Amino acid sequence: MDDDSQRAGTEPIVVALGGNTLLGSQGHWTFDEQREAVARTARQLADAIHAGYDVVLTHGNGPQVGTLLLQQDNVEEPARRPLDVLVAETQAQIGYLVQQALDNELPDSTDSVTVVTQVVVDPDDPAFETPTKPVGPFYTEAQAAERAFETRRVRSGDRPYRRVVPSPEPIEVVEDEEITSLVERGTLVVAAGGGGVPVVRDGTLRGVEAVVDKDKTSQVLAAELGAETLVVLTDVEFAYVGYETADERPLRRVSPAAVRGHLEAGEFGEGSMRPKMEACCRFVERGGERAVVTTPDRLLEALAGETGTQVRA
Ligand SMILES: NC(=O)OP(=O)(O)O
Repeated sequence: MDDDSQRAGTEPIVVALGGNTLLGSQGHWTFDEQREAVARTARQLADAIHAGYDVVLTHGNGPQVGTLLLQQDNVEEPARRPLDVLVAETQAQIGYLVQQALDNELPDSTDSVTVVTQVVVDPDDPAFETPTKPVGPFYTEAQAAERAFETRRVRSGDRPYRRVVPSPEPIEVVEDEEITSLVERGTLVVAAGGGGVPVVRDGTLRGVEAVVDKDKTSQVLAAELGAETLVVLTDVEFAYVGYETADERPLRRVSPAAVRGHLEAGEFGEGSMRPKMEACCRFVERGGERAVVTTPDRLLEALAGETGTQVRA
């Protein structure tokens, strides 16, 4: 696509970047390792962009915002920064790395742009009473017991605990029209990072302390942009039922109704595949053409319908 007139009216695809695309499969968090992981992801995304897809990127921030929150624990007023501000900081931090990697990978394209994105939530969402969103490092049981903040067991293994914070449902992306304008101009947009900065509308916009699930916000954004496809990139090529059991089976083409059945049966890991499948299901139930779960290196094949879990009506 060469000019704006050709782009106008095209339907973007929204691609949600999971933690492995930003930190590497081992979850290493040094900045050199993050730059390396993001550069690899940018190379994989470039193939889809060269193939003509208008891509809007979203991303998670659980490790990064959890680290910032830890740093804040010893900060007293008036210097303490609230969690919504920390989410905004991670949008800049991760958006910067992704933008730079994309600009280096696609030197002949329009520069990419990160949009600080607010997402409206309900101030009465019960999620504010029951923190569920895991952020930051993992802890042993003994370490978790010593923490002054709430933790929850989120996986098996030696370090199964993580800090949890409230995670209300996303209702609406505030900057959706601005993102649409940028996409129509042919700009590669990074938006709704970390699930968006949670805000409530009570006459004005006001930030609230929470971390919204990035897969859920990606679904809301994809619907608002009229995206044809929502892609969730993670570290497995497919979503599985019976994951890591003798009956493990990859889901290839699956209807939202079948996904609902699997969700009700307790399939898909809480805090990992479950929110991804929820988001995919909702996207198609609410009129989206298809939602896909796969790995970054299989993105192009998945867009061609050849691999990945393809949720379609
Ligand atoms: N905000 C969010 O969902 O981040 P992660 O995907 O990193 O948990």
